[in-house]
Amino acid sequence: MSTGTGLGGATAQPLTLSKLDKVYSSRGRESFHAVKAMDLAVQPGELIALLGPSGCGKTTTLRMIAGLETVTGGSIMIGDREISQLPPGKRNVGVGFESYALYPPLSVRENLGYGLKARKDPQAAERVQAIADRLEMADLLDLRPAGLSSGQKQRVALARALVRNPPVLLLDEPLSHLDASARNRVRRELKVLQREFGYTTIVVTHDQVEALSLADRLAVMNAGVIQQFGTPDEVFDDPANLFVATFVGEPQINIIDGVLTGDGTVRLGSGTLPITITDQSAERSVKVGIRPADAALGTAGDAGSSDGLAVTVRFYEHLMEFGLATVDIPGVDARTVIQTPAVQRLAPGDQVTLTAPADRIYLFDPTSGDRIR
Ligand SMILES: Nc1ncnc2c1ncn2[C@@H]1O[C@H](COP(=O)(O)OP(=O)(O)OP(=O)(O)O)[C@@H](O)[C@H]1O
Repeated sequence: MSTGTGLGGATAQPLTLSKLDKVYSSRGRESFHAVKAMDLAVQPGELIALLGPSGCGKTTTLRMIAGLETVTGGSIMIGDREISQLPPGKRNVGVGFESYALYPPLSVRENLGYGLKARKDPQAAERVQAIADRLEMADLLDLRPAGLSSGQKQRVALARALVRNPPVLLLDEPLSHLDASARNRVRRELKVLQREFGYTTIVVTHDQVEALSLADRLAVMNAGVIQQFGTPDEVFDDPANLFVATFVGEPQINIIDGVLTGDGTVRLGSGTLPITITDQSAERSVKVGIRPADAALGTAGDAGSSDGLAVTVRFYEHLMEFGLATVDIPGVDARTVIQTPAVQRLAPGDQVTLTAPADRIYLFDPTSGDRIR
């Protein structure tokens, strides 16, 4: 790719994890199965966000790909090259990890150029300057690492990963120390650079907005296992199980104990809501998921209220662009949070009717957590 930016272009490569496994075993301590037979196929030039709770194995996965952690089993391929047994320097993987120390005696510019010098890259200086400009950190180039703030160090780590023009790029919480406005700008620039140069990328993040805005696809992980791998829309609109439904989405989805009636409705407390579902066998207990933004609260007597649940507002927060009403469904213990339009002001004690489109009511098996469709 000829770009005229002095950055050059990487050749996009697929990254394929097959049955990748990691068991940590340390003497005298119980072993820990951190990553369990993980399969993940990242397309050339695609950006994947790995999302999941603390301790689910995200960092371990990146460290195995980078060669900073041994692999217990399985394979890691870049294109048709198996890399899982190669030393880190031979893998051709760019790593933007916070813990990846900079050399203190060198300036930021020298740190960024270090790997390029070894490759005798004639455009090294130009590349360093171009990446620094793009990440809004040209003013840091002549400083030494010790004097940098954590947000500045993070940008340097990101720049260092990008400047080597790796076919595969691994980023662990790359923007977590930046303030909100810098984070938004650097996030956009990162996405632009990634698209432009076709780095096949995995980003680990806790931040859902970051994951949604950066990623072509999300891999949602729990306890060492990928629970769902799909586009942000697929994961949000069609969650595979209770874990994914609960983990993705802010404000969090409401999960309510209900009973599948077998006649096209689900019973919540003393009322019912219509659902679309093909599994219409006998009555059974289910977990019912309703996202706050999917439901509506109408005043009693509204058209269609016969399809709704009579509920009582317990608490109402007006958040300028929208409201959040916490309501009690009669016969249901858990409180339910519903997002309301800004113009709809509610107050504790209001009696309203909760409705939700039948195809936005998710049902889960209460034991396995699997989606019931
Ligand atoms: N060197 C190690 N020895 C033993 N257990 C480890 C080691 N490194 C990580 N673990 C354990 O493996 C599990 C996965 O850790 P990992 O850092 O991959 O999780 P994570 O999803 O990245 O979490 P976080 O978001 O908090 O960084 C954790 O339970 C952790 O305690």
